[in-house]
Amino acid sequence: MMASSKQGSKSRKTGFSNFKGADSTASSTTSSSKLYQETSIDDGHSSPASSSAQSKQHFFSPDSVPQSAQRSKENVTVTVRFRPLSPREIRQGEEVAWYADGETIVRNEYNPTIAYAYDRVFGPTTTTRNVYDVAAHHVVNGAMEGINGTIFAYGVTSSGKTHTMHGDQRSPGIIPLAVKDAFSIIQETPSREFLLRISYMEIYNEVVNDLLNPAGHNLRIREDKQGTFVEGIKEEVVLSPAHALSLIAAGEEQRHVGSTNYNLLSSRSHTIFTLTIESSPLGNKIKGEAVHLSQLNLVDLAGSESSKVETSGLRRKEGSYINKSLLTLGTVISKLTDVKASHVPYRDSKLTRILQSSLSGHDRVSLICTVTPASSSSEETHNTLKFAHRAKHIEIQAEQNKILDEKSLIKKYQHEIRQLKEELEQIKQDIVPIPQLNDIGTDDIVLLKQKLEDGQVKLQSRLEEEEEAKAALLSRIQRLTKLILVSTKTSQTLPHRFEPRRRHSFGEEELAYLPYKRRDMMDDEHLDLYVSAEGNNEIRDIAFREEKKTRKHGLLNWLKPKKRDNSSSASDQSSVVKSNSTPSTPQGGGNNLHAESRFSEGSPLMEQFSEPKEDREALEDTSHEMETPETSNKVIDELDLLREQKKILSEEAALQSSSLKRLLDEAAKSPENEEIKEEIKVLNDDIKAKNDEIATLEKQILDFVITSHEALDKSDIVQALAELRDQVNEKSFELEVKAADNNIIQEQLNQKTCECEAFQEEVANLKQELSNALELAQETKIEELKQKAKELSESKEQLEHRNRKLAEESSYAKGLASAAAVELKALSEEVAKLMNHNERLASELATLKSSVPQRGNKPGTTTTTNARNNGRRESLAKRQQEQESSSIELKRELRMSKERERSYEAALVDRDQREAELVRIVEESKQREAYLENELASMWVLVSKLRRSQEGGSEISDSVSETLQTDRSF
Ligand SMILES: Nc1ncnc2c1ncn2[C@@H]1O[C@H](COP(=O)(O)OP(=O)(O)OP(=O)(O)O)[C@@H](O)[C@H]1O
Repeated sequence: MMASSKQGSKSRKTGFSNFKGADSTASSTTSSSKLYQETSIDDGHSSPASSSAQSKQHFFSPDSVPQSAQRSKENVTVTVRFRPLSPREIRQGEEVAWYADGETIVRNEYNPTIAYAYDRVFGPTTTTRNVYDVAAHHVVNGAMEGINGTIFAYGVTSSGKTHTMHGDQRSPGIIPLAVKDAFSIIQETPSREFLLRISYMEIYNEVVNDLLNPAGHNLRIREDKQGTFVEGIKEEVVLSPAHALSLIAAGEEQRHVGSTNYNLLSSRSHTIFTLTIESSPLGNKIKGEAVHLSQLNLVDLAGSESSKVETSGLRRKEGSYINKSLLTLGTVISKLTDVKASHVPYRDSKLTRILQSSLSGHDRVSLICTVTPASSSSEETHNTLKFAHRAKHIEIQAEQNKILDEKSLIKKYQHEIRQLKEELEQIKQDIVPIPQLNDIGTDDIVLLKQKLEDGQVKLQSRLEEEEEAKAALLSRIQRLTKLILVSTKTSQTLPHRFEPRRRHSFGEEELAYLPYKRRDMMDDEHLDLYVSAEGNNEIRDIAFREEKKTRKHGLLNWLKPKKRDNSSSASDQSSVVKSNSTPSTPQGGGNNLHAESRFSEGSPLMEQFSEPKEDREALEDTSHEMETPETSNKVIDELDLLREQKKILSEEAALQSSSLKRLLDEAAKSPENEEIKEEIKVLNDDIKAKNDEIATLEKQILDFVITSHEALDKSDIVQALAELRDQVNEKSFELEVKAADNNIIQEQLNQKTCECEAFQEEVANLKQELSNALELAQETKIEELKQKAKELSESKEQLEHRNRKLAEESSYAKGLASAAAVELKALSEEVAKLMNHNERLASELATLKSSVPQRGNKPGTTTTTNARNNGRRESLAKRQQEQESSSIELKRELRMSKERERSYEAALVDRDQREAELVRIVEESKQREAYLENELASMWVLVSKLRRSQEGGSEISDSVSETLQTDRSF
């Protein structure tokens, strides 16, 4: 209380004019106030509220240029919303740290020089409706005109994001208000048709989950020319705000929510609700005009939080993912506002990746920053305010999206509806007019009735066969038509459209369909509207079938728009659904009459009853005008009652029969189960009793018919006859419709058969071409292989030749080596001999030298001895000299022969090496030869297979091509 009054006084104290003054003083003191000066003045003019008002004026007016089409640059709309202090915060004595100073400023309580300016600041007492009008309405409007739009709620945990985006029963949030607004705009735009579809996803711990489809878990984000998208996300076509909101409510149940220290129901994931809007000019008014396609993203971000406060491991983990992705969002926004930044890290988080195109300036964007005034969160609030301020600088250039017809779902549906309607028209035109029977006698009537009953069985079986096909055709038209939304004002201003149109008007009460109010609270009308393109066809079909049952002349009237109230009330529809929930309850006696009133095809009675169309209509009119006598009414009522009873019994018997079948199946599975046996017995008895009753009733009806004829006067009979004739007309019409359907189906079948034959022929041609190609490929391959084999055998021969030469050289070298060895041996022996001889001579010489002085002692003999000795010495010296020279000669020869030996040895080593090399080459060529031989052999196998394949068809040729592939890879 204290806090809010304080807040209030602050707001009163300072207005927009004050703010300007504050700005001039504050701007010189702090950097933040400087920012405030930058943003405040210009932004005042581009109030989103005023822009939305303008765009509303121009909305889809064909002769005015929509505001969006001007493609002017604009900035992201940034607003700040304060929530009040929570009771807990008040209890804890929290103070207000930040407050709304006027309509555009947020100011710090403790340091008033810190202030930020935004497009709008909402105080704690502002309603969400007010926030919507300022921050969201223009985005929704733009989206309905074909301009993509994104609205974010950003803020710390427990600051009021979910309160703002989803709201509650008392105060609906941006999402329900936007949905409602979208449908209001459709109402206000009678010149266009719309198709709305929604998707709803969450990003939890960096995993994208589909909230409309529990099976859609961990979806991938893909990219194409149009931008990023979530692969496999479910899209539901929506028909009313209640329908959309019920889907959102169901999706909300799937969202990850958990209790934290700050918030009992804290969102643990970011959610993105997307409304895809397609619109085109109504009917064929403006032929060839492109369809507008746009997306409105409503994003409820998870709140940033401090990891310190959470103790639980799971919450901490969630918190870290949340903070990381919000940090990336902050970085992306910083980069987008930084002209120098070259790379924007969209890919760093799933959130920024999914919202890439919105953030990069192609969407109209509104950022609603929710903040708490509490002093304990002052720092976090300050960060939010800085983030918001940065975002304010992002420039956007949103444009209207137009797409070509073939890509648009609405055009596809319209086209299909047109085609189906044409088919129906065709069927209607083909109906043979039934001439009227003027005067029929009483006897004739009994006879006619008898004949009618005779023909009935035959006709009924045919009708039943065709019933389903027909119902499918009609239900598809109805279903498709209902998916396309138009203003209910259309019926007054535009030419008549006979198909049922969505004429749903809605008010605030529909906004009660919020997360807290589930689908079980939907009334019948909403249940009727709860259909989708794929998922809920069943409900629609059942409702449709019931509708058919409910109407006395259902099919005929359905096809006769001029006689129907084109804008049948929603309560009609609700009754349809009600009947759906209680199928065995009689809903009027119309349809049961047909069992007794059908003509057989080609019956002469048919011709008798036939009348010109105009006469028939005249009769219808007169019979409507004619006052039925009381007795006649009574008889007919009683007859109806009997028939109704019979019908109920038949339905119950059918139901019991199906239960019986199920029980019999169960009994077959567990034959010892006595309980089942007992049940079967009871059911059998029941069915028998019912059949008896049915037989009795049939008899009663017959008796009644016969006796009643006597009681009825002629006018009664005419009346009854008129009714019968109506039914006959109806049935014959149905029959014609079904016959036409059959013809169409038959034609389609024939067409398909022709197509099939053409395909088969094509397949045969292709097979032939394939086998030819294979044969050709085979022959080329064989030629290639032959050539290769030839080359290889040539190279083999060359190698062998070289090998032989080398072997010869080798043996020659061996011979040389052995001759050298022999010579060497002889030389070394001679050297040894010479050396021995030399030694001997040396020893002789030594002996001679030692004997010379002893002999010199005897005179007379000395001279002769000396002379003899001298001669001997000379000859010895000479011999020694000769021996020395021959020894030198021998040594030289020995050296040379050693050198030769060495060179021979080197030659031998070289030869061995070459020999080894040659052996290796020979081995290799042998291996290649073996491989080639193998290959040749397999080629021959292939050739033979091919030959067989040509005879045996494609299967073998496939295997051959497979083998060929393997060969190639080998
Ligand atoms: N403007 C407001 N007026 C009144 N009550 C509010 C307002 N904003 C938020 N609250 C209340 O504050 C509480 C927290 O709000 P909410 O759950 O919307 O916060 P949040 O930002 O979505 O939190 P989280 O990020 O944890 O999901 C709720 O009880 C809500 O009703």
